[in-house]
Amino acid sequence: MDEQREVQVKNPCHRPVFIILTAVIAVGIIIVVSISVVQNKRISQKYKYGIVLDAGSSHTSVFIYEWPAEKENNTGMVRQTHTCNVKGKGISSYSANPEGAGMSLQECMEEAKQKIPVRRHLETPVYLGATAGMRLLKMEDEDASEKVLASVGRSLQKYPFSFQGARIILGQEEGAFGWITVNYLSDNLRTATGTLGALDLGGASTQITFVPKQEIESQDNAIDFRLYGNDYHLYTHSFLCFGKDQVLRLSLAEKFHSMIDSTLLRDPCFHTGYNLSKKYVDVFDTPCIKEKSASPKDFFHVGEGVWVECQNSVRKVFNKSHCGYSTCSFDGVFQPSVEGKFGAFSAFFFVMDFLNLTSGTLHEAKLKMKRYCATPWKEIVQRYPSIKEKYLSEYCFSGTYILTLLEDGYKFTSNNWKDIQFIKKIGDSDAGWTLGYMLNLTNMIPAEAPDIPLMAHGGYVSFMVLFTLLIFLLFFLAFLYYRRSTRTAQKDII
Ligand SMILES: Nc1ncnc2c1ncn2[C@@H]1O[C@H](COP(=O)(O)OP(=O)(O)O)[C@@H](O)[C@H]1O
Ligand SMILES: [Ca+2]
Repeated sequence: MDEQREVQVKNPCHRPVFIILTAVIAVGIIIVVSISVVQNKRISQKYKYGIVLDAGSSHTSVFIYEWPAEKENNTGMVRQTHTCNVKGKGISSYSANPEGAGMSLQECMEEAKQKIPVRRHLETPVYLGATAGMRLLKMEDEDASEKVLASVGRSLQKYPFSFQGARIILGQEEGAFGWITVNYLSDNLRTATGTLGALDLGGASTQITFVPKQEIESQDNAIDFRLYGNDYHLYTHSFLCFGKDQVLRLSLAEKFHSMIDSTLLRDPCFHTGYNLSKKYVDVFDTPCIKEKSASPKDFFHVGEGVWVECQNSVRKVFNKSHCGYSTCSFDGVFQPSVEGKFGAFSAFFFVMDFLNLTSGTLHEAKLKMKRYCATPWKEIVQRYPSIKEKYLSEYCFSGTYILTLLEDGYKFTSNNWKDIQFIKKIGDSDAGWTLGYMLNLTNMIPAEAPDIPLMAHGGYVSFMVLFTLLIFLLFFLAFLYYRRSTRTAQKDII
């Protein structure tokens, strides 16, 4: 009897140390499981969607964006999942047939219906923003521009999405939202580690936006944002008529003035051997050209391929005669000195990428341009059989315009040339104003920094690993202790 009692007393399970150890292990397991459940609850991904139509002067693109429903206010969460290029020209070309503008969007909108899950259709916002092509049409014929906007609005309302409006966006919005897009995608806004300036070149306008060191002397060029708890004081300007298609017309019109034979336009910005009959109206039919020259209906556009002369002719487009501020870019527009790195997108990228000028020095770019412009048209066509002839014929002019705009217009130099990065996309998403526009209208970038989560992901993982190791260690110690106690008990019995 006495022996039995002694065994019972020595049973290690009844020792306080063992009980405490078991309790600690149990609490540990409960904590690990609870944290795992709480931490991973948010991971069940439900996506939300948004559609933005970029109605540019040359064409319309439809962008679909998606983001995890529960992480709306975390930066870097929205990404572009699909793009559709609307067939045909931009909506401003439908001034004589406004209904056609709405109809042109149908194919891409049907595609959007397929790409977005049906259960999300009703809550998916759709925005259409029209840029410089429609700004010009409004200047020329306000009634026609309203009819075109009404037509695209009616067409977009027919889809099961949540239509939020079709409007002509301001040049300042185009510049500022392009800046937001590139900085959102580069994760510069949340981290506040410096920003990227934005350079956008379209067919009818061009935008420059950056955070300057100097004071902004004209209020029209200043925009303030408070994003994730940081204040940004931006300089932005949109030059209407300085997109590459309009500048080509301005430059051709300028050449008309000095022509001896009014049916023959000799052009140093086009390749030798290029000779095409063009219509006078195709040059002059734009509100960007005030002085309409009395020329015949048609003319021959004949290439000469001389880069230096081409650049001289392009320089004539920039009016530097007046400046009411301490410094100007051109056309009397205030501009502080360019500052920091820049992302140059849209036609800046298309043209510079084609010409292989996205890297290298400014000097090298000029040498390459000289060589490229001097290449005969026949050779160019043979070298690039898959590229549309209209684009192909204009790269010498467009490349020259880009170099001149950046150097003579915005005052980039050979020293800071390397600060310009020619980009098309950042990650999956195109650089352009559309993403910034949607982020702004859906309030997806909060003014103040969102609450910091209980634990950063890295910290959470380290915590879980360490805690699990600790539990294993405790188990192991408990096991050793149990074994030792049992042996002692057995010895005592013997
Ligand atoms: N692959 C390409 N090569 C050269 N230019 C291009 C290419 N794709 C598009 N573009 C040009 O990019 C410009 C885009 O301008 P767009 O956005 O339509 O006008 P805007 O922004 O002035 O309203 C147009 O001049 C168009 O011709
Ligand atoms: Ca554009």
